[in-house]
Amino acid sequence: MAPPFLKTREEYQRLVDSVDTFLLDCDGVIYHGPKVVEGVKTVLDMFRAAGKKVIFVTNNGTKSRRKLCDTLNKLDLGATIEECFGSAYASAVYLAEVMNFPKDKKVYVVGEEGLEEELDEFGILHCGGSDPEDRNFKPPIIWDDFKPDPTVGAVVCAFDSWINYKKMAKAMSYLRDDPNVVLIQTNTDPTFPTHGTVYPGSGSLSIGIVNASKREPLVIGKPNKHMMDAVLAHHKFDPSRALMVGDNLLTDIEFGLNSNIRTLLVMGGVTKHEQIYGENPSKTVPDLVIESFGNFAVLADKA
Ligand SMILES: O=C(O)[C@H](O)[C@H](O)COP(=O)(O)O
Ligand SMILES: [Mg+2]
Repeated sequence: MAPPFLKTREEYQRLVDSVDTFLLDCDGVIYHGPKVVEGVKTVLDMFRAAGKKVIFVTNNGTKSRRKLCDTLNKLDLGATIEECFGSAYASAVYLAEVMNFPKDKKVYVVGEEGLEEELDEFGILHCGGSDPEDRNFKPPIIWDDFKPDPTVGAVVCAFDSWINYKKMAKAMSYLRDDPNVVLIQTNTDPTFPTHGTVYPGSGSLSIGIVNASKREPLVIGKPNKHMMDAVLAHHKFDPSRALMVGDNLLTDIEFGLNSNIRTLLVMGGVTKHEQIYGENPSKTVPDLVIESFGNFAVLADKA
Protein backbone atom coordinates (compact mmCIF):
# COMPACT_ATOMS: atom_id res chain seq x y z
CA MET A 1 0.00 0.00 0.00
CA ALA A 2 1.28 3.47 -0.87
CA PRO A 3 2.43 5.41 2.21
CA PRO A 4 0.59 8.54 3.39
CA PHE A 5 1.89 11.84 1.99
CA LEU A 6 1.86 14.32 4.88
CA LYS A 7 0.40 17.68 3.90
CA THR A 8 -1.37 19.36 6.78
CA ARG A 9 -0.13 21.11 9.88
CA GLU A 10 -2.07 18.58 12.01
CA GLU A 11 -0.36 15.64 10.31
CA TYR A 12 3.06 17.24 10.84
CA GLN A 13 2.28 17.92 14.52
CA ARG A 14 1.05 14.38 15.17
CA LEU A 15 4.25 12.96 13.72
CA VAL A 16 6.55 15.33 15.62
CA ASP A 17 4.73 14.56 18.90
CA SER A 18 5.45 10.85 18.38
CA VAL A 19 9.21 11.31 17.88
CA ASP A 20 12.01 11.96 20.41
CA THR A 21 15.00 11.25 18.14
CA PHE A 22 15.39 12.39 14.54
CA LEU A 23 18.05 10.59 12.48
CA LEU A 24 18.66 12.93 9.59
CA ASP A 25 20.22 12.19 6.25
CA CYS A 26 22.14 15.23 4.98
CA ASP A 27 22.49 15.42 1.17
CA GLY A 28 18.92 15.88 -0.03
CA VAL A 29 17.33 16.46 3.40
CA ILE A 30 19.39 19.18 5.11
CA TYR A 31 21.23 20.61 2.12
CA HIS A 32 21.48 20.31 -1.63
CA GLY A 33 25.12 20.96 -2.48
CA PRO A 34 26.04 24.33 -0.96
CA LYS A 35 22.42 25.34 -0.22
CA VAL A 36 20.51 24.63 2.96
CA VAL A 37 16.96 23.39 2.36
CA GLU A 38 14.45 26.13 3.07
CA GLY A 39 12.99 26.01 6.58
CA VAL A 40 15.54 23.51 7.95
CA LYS A 41 17.16 25.96 10.40
CA THR A 42 13.77 26.82 11.88
CA VAL A 43 12.88 23.14 12.15
CA LEU A 44 16.13 22.17 13.88
CA ASP A 45 15.92 25.11 16.32
CA MET A 46 12.32 24.18 17.10
CA PHE A 47 13.09 20.48 17.60
CA ARG A 48 16.06 21.20 19.86
CA ALA A 49 14.07 23.73 21.90
CA ALA A 50 11.43 21.02 22.39
CA GLY A 51 14.13 18.67 23.76
CA LYS A 52 14.24 16.37 20.74
CA LYS A 53 17.50 14.60 19.89
CA VAL A 54 18.89 15.34 16.45
CA ILE A 55 21.50 13.06 14.84
CA PHE A 56 22.97 13.65 11.38
CA VAL A 57 23.80 10.44 9.49
CA THR A 58 25.41 10.91 6.09
CA ASN A 59 26.82 8.42 3.62
CA ASN A 60 29.02 11.18 2.25
CA GLY A 61 32.48 9.64 2.69
CA THR A 62 34.31 12.90 1.93
CA LYS A 63 33.27 14.31 5.29
CA SER A 64 34.87 13.46 8.62
CA ARG A 65 32.64 14.11 11.61
CA ARG A 66 34.50 17.40 12.12
CA LYS A 67 33.99 18.44 8.47
CA LEU A 68 30.31 17.51 8.58
CA CYS A 69 29.90 19.58 11.75
CA ASP A 70 31.69 22.54 10.08
CA THR A 71 29.48 22.21 6.98
CA LEU A 72 26.33 22.27 9.12
CA ASN A 73 27.55 25.20 11.18
CA LYS A 74 28.51 27.22 8.10
CA LEU A 75 24.82 26.87 7.25
CA ASP A 76 24.06 28.21 10.76
CA LEU A 77 22.49 24.93 11.89
CA GLY A 78 24.14 24.84 15.33
CA ALA A 79 25.43 21.26 15.14
CA THR A 80 27.77 19.60 17.62
CA ILE A 81 30.29 16.94 16.73
CA GLU A 82 28.42 14.43 18.91
CA GLU A 83 25.44 14.80 16.58
CA CYS A 84 27.49 14.08 13.44
CA PHE A 85 28.09 10.67 11.86
CA GLY A 86 29.40 9.73 8.43
CA SER A 87 30.36 6.64 6.49
CA ALA A 88 34.06 7.66 6.68
CA TYR A 89 33.90 7.62 10.49
CA ALA A 90 31.95 4.34 10.57
CA SER A 91 34.54 2.78 8.22
CA ALA A 92 37.41 3.83 10.49
CA VAL A 93 35.51 2.44 13.52
CA TYR A 94 34.99 -0.82 11.65
CA LEU A 95 38.65 -1.14 10.67
CA ALA A 96 39.95 -0.24 14.13
CA GLU A 97 37.43 -1.87 16.42
CA VAL A 98 35.84 -4.74 14.49
CA MET A 99 38.69 -5.82 12.20
CA ASN A 100 41.50 -4.83 14.59
CA PHE A 101 43.32 -3.60 11.50
CA PRO A 102 47.04 -4.21 12.16
CA LYS A 103 49.01 -1.13 13.23
CA ASP A 104 51.81 -1.94 10.77
CA LYS A 105 49.49 -2.28 7.75
CA LYS A 106 48.14 0.49 5.51
CA VAL A 107 44.82 1.28 3.92
CA TYR A 108 44.97 2.23 0.25
CA VAL A 109 42.50 5.12 0.11
CA VAL A 110 40.35 5.84 -2.92
CA GLY A 111 38.87 8.90 -1.35
CA GLU A 112 39.53 12.35 0.00
CA GLU A 113 40.89 14.14 3.09
CA GLY A 114 37.77 13.51 5.21
CA LEU A 115 38.32 9.75 5.08
CA GLU A 116 42.05 10.17 5.76
CA GLU A 117 41.23 12.35 8.78
CA GLU A 118 39.01 9.66 10.30
CA LEU A 119 41.68 6.98 9.69
CA ASP A 120 44.23 9.25 11.38
CA GLU A 121 41.93 9.62 14.40
CA PHE A 122 42.12 5.86 14.90
CA GLY A 123 45.86 5.65 14.19
CA ILE A 124 45.29 3.69 10.97
CA LEU A 125 48.11 4.13 8.46
CA HIS A 126 47.11 4.93 4.90
CA CYS A 127 48.42 5.76 1.43
CA GLY A 128 46.88 6.91 -1.86
CA GLY A 129 44.01 9.30 -1.15
CA SER A 130 45.18 12.92 -1.34
CA ASP A 131 48.77 11.98 -2.28
CA PRO A 132 49.62 14.17 -5.32
CA GLU A 133 51.38 11.15 -6.83
CA ASP A 134 47.93 9.53 -7.24
CA ARG A 135 45.88 12.66 -7.83
CA ASN A 136 47.99 14.18 -10.58
CA PHE A 137 47.39 11.61 -13.23
CA LYS A 138 47.56 12.38 -16.93
CA PRO A 139 47.74 9.77 -19.68
CA PRO A 140 49.66 7.96 -20.96
CA ILE A 141 49.64 5.27 -18.29
CA ILE A 142 53.18 4.35 -17.27
CA TRP A 143 52.60 0.85 -15.97
CA ASP A 144 56.12 0.35 -14.58
CA ASP A 145 55.84 3.45 -12.41
CA PHE A 146 53.61 1.70 -9.91
CA LYS A 147 55.66 0.23 -7.07
CA PRO A 148 53.15 -1.58 -4.84
CA ASP A 149 53.42 -0.95 -1.11
CA PRO A 150 53.73 -4.43 0.48
CA THR A 151 52.15 -3.19 3.71
CA VAL A 152 48.72 -2.46 2.18
CA GLY A 153 46.11 -4.59 3.95
CA ALA A 154 42.86 -2.97 2.80
CA VAL A 155 41.43 -0.83 0.02
CA VAL A 156 38.77 1.64 1.15
CA CYS A 157 36.67 3.37 -1.52
CA ALA A 158 34.66 6.51 -0.85
CA PHE A 159 33.51 9.42 -2.99
CA ASP A 160 36.67 10.68 -4.70
CA SER A 161 36.49 13.73 -6.97
CA TRP A 162 40.03 12.89 -8.15
CA ILE A 163 39.16 9.34 -9.25
CA ASN A 164 41.38 8.40 -12.19
CA TYR A 165 42.76 5.34 -13.95
CA LYS A 166 45.91 5.22 -11.84
CA LYS A 167 43.94 5.07 -8.59
CA MET A 168 41.62 2.40 -9.97
CA ALA A 169 44.51 0.32 -11.30
CA LYS A 170 46.42 0.54 -8.02
CA ALA A 171 43.37 -0.38 -5.95
CA MET A 172 42.57 -3.29 -8.24
CA SER A 173 46.13 -4.63 -8.23
CA TYR A 174 46.32 -4.68 -4.41
CA LEU A 175 43.13 -6.74 -4.42
CA ARG A 176 44.25 -8.92 -7.35
CA ASP A 177 47.64 -9.79 -5.91
CA ASP A 178 46.74 -10.59 -2.32
CA PRO A 179 43.53 -12.35 -1.27
CA ASN A 180 44.09 -11.08 2.28
CA VAL A 181 43.67 -7.45 1.19
CA VAL A 182 40.05 -6.55 2.01
CA LEU A 183 37.81 -4.29 -0.06
CA ILE A 184 35.62 -1.82 1.81
CA GLN A 185 33.21 0.71 0.32
CA THR A 186 32.12 3.52 2.61
CA ASN A 187 28.82 3.55 0.68
CA THR A 188 27.32 2.59 -2.64
CA ASP A 189 24.95 5.48 -3.46
CA PRO A 190 24.62 5.53 -7.28
CA THR A 191 23.74 9.25 -7.31
CA PHE A 192 23.49 12.24 -5.00
CA PRO A 193 21.43 15.42 -5.28
CA THR A 194 23.08 18.77 -5.88
CA HIS A 195 22.46 21.95 -7.86
CA GLY A 196 18.87 21.02 -8.58
CA THR A 197 19.60 17.64 -10.14
CA VAL A 198 21.51 14.40 -9.47
CA TYR A 199 25.11 13.44 -10.33
CA PRO A 200 27.17 10.21 -9.99
CA GLY A 201 27.64 9.19 -6.38
CA SER A 202 30.29 7.20 -4.58
CA GLY A 203 28.94 3.80 -5.66
CA SER A 204 29.13 4.82 -9.31
CA LEU A 205 32.78 5.82 -8.86
CA SER A 206 34.01 2.65 -7.14
CA ILE A 207 31.99 0.12 -9.16
CA GLY A 208 34.91 -0.23 -11.63
CA ILE A 209 37.21 -1.39 -8.81
CA VAL A 210 34.57 -3.84 -7.56
CA ASN A 211 34.06 -5.23 -11.07
CA ALA A 212 37.74 -5.51 -11.92
CA SER A 213 38.70 -7.14 -8.61
CA LYS A 214 35.72 -9.52 -8.63
CA ARG A 215 35.59 -9.06 -4.87
CA GLU A 216 32.50 -8.90 -2.70
CA PRO A 217 33.03 -5.56 -0.97
CA LEU A 218 32.12 -4.90 2.62
CA VAL A 219 29.80 -1.88 2.59
CA ILE A 220 29.73 0.22 5.76
CA GLY A 221 27.30 3.13 5.21
CA LYS A 222 23.50 3.19 5.22
CA PRO A 223 21.61 0.84 4.96
CA ASN A 224 24.14 -1.37 6.75
CA LYS A 225 24.26 -2.06 10.45
CA HIS A 226 27.88 -0.88 10.83
CA MET A 227 26.62 2.68 10.44
CA MET A 228 23.96 2.18 13.11
CA ASP A 229 26.55 0.53 15.39
CA ALA A 230 28.70 3.69 15.12
CA VAL A 231 25.70 5.86 16.10
CA LEU A 232 24.59 3.56 18.93
CA ALA A 233 28.07 3.61 20.47
CA HIS A 234 27.44 7.32 21.15
CA HIS A 235 23.67 7.66 21.57
CA LYS A 236 21.03 5.67 23.37
CA PHE A 237 17.47 6.17 22.16
CA ASP A 238 14.15 4.36 22.05
CA PRO A 239 13.75 3.06 18.47
CA SER A 240 9.96 3.16 18.81
CA ARG A 241 10.20 6.95 19.25
CA ALA A 242 12.85 7.55 16.59
CA LEU A 243 12.41 8.56 12.95
CA MET A 244 14.84 8.13 10.05
CA VAL A 245 14.39 10.98 7.59
CA GLY A 246 15.97 10.55 4.16
CA ASP A 247 15.68 11.12 0.43
CA ASN A 248 17.05 7.74 -0.72
CA LEU A 249 14.97 4.56 -0.60
CA LEU A 250 17.89 2.15 -0.86
CA THR A 251 20.10 3.80 1.75
CA ASP A 252 18.02 5.86 4.22
CA ILE A 253 14.70 4.05 4.12
CA GLU A 254 16.30 0.57 4.10
CA PHE A 255 18.48 1.77 7.00
CA GLY A 256 15.38 2.62 9.03
CA LEU A 257 13.74 -0.68 8.09
CA ASN A 258 16.88 -2.64 9.06
CA SER A 259 16.98 -0.85 12.41
CA ASN A 260 13.26 -1.10 13.22
CA ILE A 261 12.91 2.65 13.09
CA ARG A 262 10.03 4.43 11.35
CA THR A 263 10.94 6.19 8.13
CA LEU A 264 10.00 9.48 6.50
CA LEU A 265 10.93 9.96 2.85
CA VAL A 266 11.49 13.52 1.63
CA MET A 267 10.95 14.35 -2.03
CA GLY A 268 13.24 16.67 -3.96
CA GLY A 269 16.32 14.46 -3.46
CA VAL A 270 17.17 11.31 -5.38
CA THR A 271 13.73 9.66 -5.23
CA LYS A 272 11.10 10.37 -7.83
CA HIS A 273 7.39 10.61 -7.04
CA GLU A 274 6.58 7.67 -9.34
CA GLN A 275 8.91 5.36 -7.38
CA ILE A 276 6.39 5.64 -4.54
CA TYR A 277 3.08 6.47 -6.19
CA GLY A 278 3.59 5.22 -9.77
CA GLU A 279 2.33 2.04 -11.41
CA ASN A 280 5.45 0.04 -10.57
CA PRO A 281 6.49 1.38 -7.20
CA SER A 282 9.69 0.44 -5.42
CA LYS A 283 9.59 -2.57 -3.08
CA THR A 284 11.18 -0.38 -0.43
CA VAL A 285 8.32 1.55 1.10
CA PRO A 286 8.74 4.34 3.65
CA ASP A 287 6.20 4.74 6.46
CA LEU A 288 5.47 8.32 5.49
CA VAL A 289 6.34 10.84 2.79
CA ILE A 290 6.67 14.64 2.96
CA GLU A 291 7.61 17.18 0.31
CA SER A 292 10.51 18.59 2.33
CA PHE A 293 11.97 18.33 5.86
CA GLY A 294 11.67 22.14 5.91
CA ASN A 295 7.86 21.80 5.80
CA PHE A 296 7.85 21.21 9.57
CA ALA A 297 8.77 24.91 9.91
CA VAL A 298 5.04 25.77 9.73
CA LEU A 299 4.78 24.34 13.26
CA ALA A 300 7.04 27.14 14.54
CA ASP A 301 4.54 29.66 13.29
CA LYS A 302 2.27 30.10 16.33
CA ALA A 303 -0.31 32.17 14.45
O1 LIG B 1 27.90 9.69 -3.37
C1 LIG B 1 27.82 9.71 -2.16
O2 LIG B 1 28.79 9.48 -1.42
C2 LIG B 1 26.48 9.92 -1.58
O3 LIG B 1 25.53 9.94 -2.61
C3 LIG B 1 26.14 11.12 -0.81
O4 LIG B 1 27.12 11.94 -0.45
C4 LIG B 1 25.12 10.70 0.20
O5 LIG B 1 25.02 11.49 1.34
P1 LIG B 1 23.70 11.41 2.25
O6 LIG B 1 22.54 11.61 1.34
O7 LIG B 1 23.71 10.07 2.92
O8 LIG B 1 23.88 12.55 3.23
MG1 LIG C 1 20.56 11.86 1.00
